[in-house]
Amino acid sequence: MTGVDLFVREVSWKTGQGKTILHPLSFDLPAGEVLGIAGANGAGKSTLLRLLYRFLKPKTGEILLDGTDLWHISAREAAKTIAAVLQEQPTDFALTVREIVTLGRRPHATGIAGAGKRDAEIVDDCLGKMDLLSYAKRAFGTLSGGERQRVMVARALAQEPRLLVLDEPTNHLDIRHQLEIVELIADLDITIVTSLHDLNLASRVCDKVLLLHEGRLVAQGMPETVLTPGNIEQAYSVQVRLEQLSASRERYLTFHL
Ligand SMILES: Nc1ncnc2c1ncn2[C@@H]1O[C@H](COP(=O)(O)OP(=O)(O)OP(=O)(O)O)[C@@H](O)[C@H]1O
Repeated sequence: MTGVDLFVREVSWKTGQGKTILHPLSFDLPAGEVLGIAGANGAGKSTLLRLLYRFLKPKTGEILLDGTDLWHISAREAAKTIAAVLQEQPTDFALTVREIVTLGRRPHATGIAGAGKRDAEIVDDCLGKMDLLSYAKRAFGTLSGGERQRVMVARALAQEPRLLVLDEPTNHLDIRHQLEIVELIADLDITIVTSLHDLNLASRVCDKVLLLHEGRLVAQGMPETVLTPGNIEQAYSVQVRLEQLSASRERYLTFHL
């Protein structure tokens, strides 16, 4: 499975009352790259993600996947191409973990005999990737917040998307599972757009970062050119110090009021 080329041109969004939440912005993301969306609470990150997984329709502009407008493909084709892991989690508390992950296969249902075996293999593979094989028979409602988050990522992977949209995927996760998900994101060769609050993590995992402030683009490009003290101070109203870890020589940002 390969990623899609994503082109976003002059896309904006307003509420029904006419309040602009996202001012026109443009960016490109070549197939297989990871884009991080950063910005303070209320900056417009989730709104931009909702436009990308076709939950909201842009008021202006267009979103092209491999050159085709996202709104010119069928809902089924969109569901095969794009998977999203959101902050809101399903309320199917009685379903087992395996049943929830199997829901990810729904857009691919063909009715062809034998398809079930391949679906089961994909589901097993995704459960394994997210460290969930021993949870397969547990009811979703009995899981912790972090375990539920991993189930939602496994379901999205089972969809075999070419564009994966993640809203704060490391929320609820302990350090080990945060690192695992970051490594998984870096390893997948599909196109990924993710919002991330942890800017040091964003620097490590993203090919590009887009920084938003009050619904406007502050900067976009490689993490080291976007996540500068000046840009972060503008977007988050905090003092920023850029340091270098002596062992790895990695950039490390610290924040102060
Ligand atoms: N349908 C809507 N009606 C009114 N206001 C909205 C609507 N959707 C979003 N907003 C507002 O737009 C702003 C951006 O919201 P959004 O959820 O995109 O922010 P965010 O950057 O994801 O924030 P957070 O980091 O807190 O999740 C917020 O002030 C939010 O209240």
